[in-house]
Amino acid sequence: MNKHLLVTGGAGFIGANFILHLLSNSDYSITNVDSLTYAGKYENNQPFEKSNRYRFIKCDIGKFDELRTALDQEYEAIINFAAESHVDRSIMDAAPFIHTNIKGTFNLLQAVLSGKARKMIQISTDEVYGSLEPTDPPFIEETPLAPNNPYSASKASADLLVRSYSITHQLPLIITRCSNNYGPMQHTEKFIPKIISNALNDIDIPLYGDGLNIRDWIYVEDHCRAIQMVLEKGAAGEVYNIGGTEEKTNREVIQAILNQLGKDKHLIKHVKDRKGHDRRYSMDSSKISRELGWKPSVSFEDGIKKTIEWFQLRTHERR
Ligand SMILES: NC(=O)c1ccc[n+]([C@@H]2O[C@H](COP(=O)([O-])OP(=O)(O)OC[C@H]3O[C@@H](n4cnc5c(N)ncnc54)[C@H](O)[C@@H]3O)[C@@H](O)[C@H]2O)c1
Ligand SMILES: Cc1cn([C@H]2C[C@H](O)[C@@H](COP(=O)(O)OP(=O)(O)O[C@H]3O[C@H](CO)[C@@H](O)[C@H](O)[C@H]3O)O2)c(=O)[nH]c1=O
Repeated sequence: MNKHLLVTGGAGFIGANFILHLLSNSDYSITNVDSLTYAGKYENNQPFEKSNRYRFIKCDIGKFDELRTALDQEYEAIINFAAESHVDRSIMDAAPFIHTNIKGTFNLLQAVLSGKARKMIQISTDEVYGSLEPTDPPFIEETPLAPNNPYSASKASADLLVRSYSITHQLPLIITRCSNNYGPMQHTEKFIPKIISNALNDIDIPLYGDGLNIRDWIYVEDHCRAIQMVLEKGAAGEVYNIGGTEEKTNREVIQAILNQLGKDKHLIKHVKDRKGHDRRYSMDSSKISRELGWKPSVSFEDGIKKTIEWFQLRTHERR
């Protein structure tokens, strides 16, 4: 009998890519629970909605009464993608971040504690480590948590809850912390899809501050492969960093996309900086590489080409 996973947030960017990846690269059955916020799109699940290994349950993980409807069996694992994920929104209003990212994770941990899942993978972020100076070494799993915005603070809080349940209740819980993802199905509020979508429509592209902030970009499919490896081979109680090894300034990212699209840089519009804007993220992925044999396989250049193609196709289909 194939094993059943509970995936949360599977109507969002990475969750939907992960379900697509697993349905093609494993024989797991998947229950996707998602409350379909502004970020969760029904159309992201259309490629597999009719699969007999897939079901969808609309529910808010921050409300245990709703979550209970999905806990009708014992799952092999919970993989928790569900989150409020956008830093700028957390600066405007942190309340939904506390609800979903902290209370939601707590409810899922309670589900594991009550025997509804054999293990859980918490999908976390490099942002929990804070910000690096240009010459600092990359984040390692032992780097102290130092979140600087309400989003990253809520994710760090969730990580600490996971750690505590792992130690206190001896539950098989694993945390993955990944760098900036890009690829198909990402919401256009995020930097790379915003650049592509604005450039395709000849709309100004807002660049925060001096544009020299650095992110470590990873193509979403590489992240999904890493999570599958952690699910199948990861050790209980461990943290695994996942990075793309593609550090770029925001200016470089815009320029690369404008070049690919043959658009002029006059579209770039310098705007006021983000409050508390982290300067640089960089991940050391040597642990997952050494212990589980993962490494990124898609270069930034190829990943951007695939992402642009996906957005162009989507724009074309909508016409
Ligand atoms: N995008 C990145 O670059 C990145 C990098 C590292 C880690 N992460 C983490 O990966 C996860 C997924 O990120 P993403 O970019 O796909 O996010 P996303 O915003 O695209 O998707 C989040 C999904 O969660 C759902 N959701 C939100 N609140 C919910 C609730 N209360 N109950 C049930 N579902 C709810 C939304 O409807 C949406 O489908 C998040 O936990 C994020 O912190 C993201
Ligand atoms: C939306 C937007 C962003 N930016 C800048 C801010 C950042 O330095 C960089 C990337 O911004 P964002 O796409 O919002 O991503 P960032 O804040 O790094 O956070 C992302 O990456 C994190 C992992 O590092 C994830 O945990 C978050 O969920 C995800 O949203 O681009 C701009 O200059 N202009 C913009 O319009």
